[in-house]
Amino acid sequence: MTLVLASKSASRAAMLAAAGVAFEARPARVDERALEAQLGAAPPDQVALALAEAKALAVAEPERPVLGSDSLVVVGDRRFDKPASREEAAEHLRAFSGRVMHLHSAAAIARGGSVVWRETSLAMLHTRKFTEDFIQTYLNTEWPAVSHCVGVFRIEGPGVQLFDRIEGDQFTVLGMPLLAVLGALRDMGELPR
Ligand SMILES: Nc1nc2c(ncn2[C@H]2C[C@H](O)[C@@H](COP(=O)(O)OP(=O)(O)OP(=O)(O)O)O2)c(=O)[nH]1
Repeated sequence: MTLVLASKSASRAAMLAAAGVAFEARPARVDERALEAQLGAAPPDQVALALAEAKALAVAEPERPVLGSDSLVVVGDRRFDKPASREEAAEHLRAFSGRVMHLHSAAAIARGGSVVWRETSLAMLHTRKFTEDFIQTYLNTEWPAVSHCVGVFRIEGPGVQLFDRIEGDQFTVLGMPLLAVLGALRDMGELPR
């Protein structure tokens, strides 16, 4: 049965398409900020997982598997979502500068209205110390494209200039623990072994 991707994310759709997974994308109508507020001081991986599960459950689908996913960034004790403006993107970059970004990506699969599989993954991205000139020059080319990206970067583009070192798999950075998702789809008989 064709997988339903409960997401508007171009990055997540691109990962599944590149992996050769047949899917139908249907955005999940979830008030992420409200759910995050309810979760309060929960650990970031649990927040990302709760959001991924909410997205998977938000798409009504009686039979087909529904995949939801979420990514969030933590630096120090502050959590960051996607920037809402260029000014906020610059403020995020100033907060990231010289620090380690913990990027939590989570995924959940729902079937028949219940979550049947869930996974989280962590990537640690070591950022350089940015000059203000770099921040503005970077945003001159990358805004508004990075308004869709938690962490204010596209790693496959100029975003790579933000980092000295990256620990973790590339898919986690791009927005989803793809290797674990593919394993789950194989276990469900949705992909050949
Ligand atoms: N192209 C690209 N996108 C990235 C990168 N890092 C993060 N992202 C994107 C993936 C997700 O679309 C977004 C994370 O935000 P969310 O988890 O809230 O997902 P989003 O609202 O985009 O879509 P969704 O909630 O799944 O409908 O950031 C990157 O390096 N390259």
